[in-house]
Amino acid sequence: MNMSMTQPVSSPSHPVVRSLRVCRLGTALTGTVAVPGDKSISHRALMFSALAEGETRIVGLLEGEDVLRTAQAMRALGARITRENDGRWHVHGCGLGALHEPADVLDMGNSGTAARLLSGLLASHGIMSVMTGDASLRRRPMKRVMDPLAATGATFLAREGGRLPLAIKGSATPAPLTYRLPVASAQVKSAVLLAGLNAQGQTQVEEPVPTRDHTENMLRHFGAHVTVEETPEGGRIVRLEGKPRLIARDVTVPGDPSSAAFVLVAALLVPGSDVIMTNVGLNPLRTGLFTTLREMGARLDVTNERTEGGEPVGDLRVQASSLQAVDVPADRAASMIDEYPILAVAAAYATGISRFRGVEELRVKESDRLASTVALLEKNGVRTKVDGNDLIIYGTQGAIPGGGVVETHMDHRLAMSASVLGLVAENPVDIDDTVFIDTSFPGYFALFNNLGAGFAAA
Ligand SMILES: O=C(O)C1=C[C@@H](OP(=O)(O)O)[C@@H](O)[C@H](O)C1
Ligand SMILES: C=C(OP(=O)(O)O)C(=O)O
Repeated sequence: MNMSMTQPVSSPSHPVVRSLRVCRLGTALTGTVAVPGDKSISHRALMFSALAEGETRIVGLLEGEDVLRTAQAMRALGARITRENDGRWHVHGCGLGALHEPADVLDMGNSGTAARLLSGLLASHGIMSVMTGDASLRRRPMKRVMDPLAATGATFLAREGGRLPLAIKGSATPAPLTYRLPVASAQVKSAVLLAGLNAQGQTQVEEPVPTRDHTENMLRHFGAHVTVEETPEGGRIVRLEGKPRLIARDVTVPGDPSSAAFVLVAALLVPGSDVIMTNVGLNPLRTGLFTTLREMGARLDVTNERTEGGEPVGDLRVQASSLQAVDVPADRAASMIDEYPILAVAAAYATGISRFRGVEELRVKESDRLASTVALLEKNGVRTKVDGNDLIIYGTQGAIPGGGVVETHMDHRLAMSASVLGLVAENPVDIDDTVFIDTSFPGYFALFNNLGAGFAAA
């Protein structure tokens, strides 16, 4: 048993807190596991099937809190959504343009993806809605979607600085948008494209740096006409023809590479480990971490590569490796944006000084992940420096002191990163709250226990 838990205690921002102490693991992680379904793809599967005509069956949907919020919201907007005992989800869509006005406030919990993508749909339907979220989501910027979406003819009313709660009076006759993304964000791109579904004519989004393209892939799967042009500068222009006939199509959700990242780094760092993860999504716009870890010297092999539901998937084998420092270029950030906290743990354990360039987007995630990742490492005896928008980490050559109390700030990725750090640190690591792991990785501790981590709670 390498961990102890306190009793749940109440807090003003969320009712249950689960703190945790993690001690160094003396044995290897071994075995074969399947990580839960991809969060990005799961949100989209529910939203797009809710707009389609007919019944969609979804296999492998992530049943994490964030995605369950999307399911709840799409029900409130008129879709019929059920879950079978075998884990399959069925969605009877209402048809494009036919979303119902929700009778109550839509609570998107902890999920930026749910809130931002839904804004695009709500802006382009002639209904009135109000959206809110938990204390973390209510701190996150919504102006990045409100600004482009206002040009559809929709009206937004938000708190100071464009924060939730947000009231949206959608446009019954939305204008199609042409927009160049000022930040590399798949959520903003998707919000604009989703607004374009119910607009007459062509919607166009230009992204200077390619971001995850699950929206484009899945809209095509449901019958929309979407084209992608690569620009000479390395960006992309995505064009969508408005008012497509969206027809229900079954969806298979691959394992989430962003969840696999935690198992992957743990297996690289814990001596003697040898782990296989089956059915992991390998979309090239999501695999920047794999590239980076290989540059550090990771033994990471992909087998059984295939395409499922329009997305590349494969099995990953990872073996404990001795890692060297890495210099991660800024133009790789979009393809591994959620993986920086766990990469920071790998860099802290590695030999040499690592630099993650251009990671300013980390400041607007569930927590300010630049600040919270720095605090995670510093409190556990690892030196760091923030240089403009770059994060520098001084590797400890396998000797992370540990002994710190980590504040996770309602951020699942911080909690999971801290737990992996605790498995390899010299002294026990205390984590203030692990509850938010359920937003993206239900069954996290049980899955690790199957590999031999010995966590006491799940
Ligand atoms: O489109 C998506 O599903 C996501 C896009 C990313 O956010 P940004 O678009 O804000 O970079 C990522 O951080 C998030 O976890 C999921
Ligand atoms: C940033 C994340 O998600 P979201 O923006 O959907 O809250 C994440 O899962 O790391």
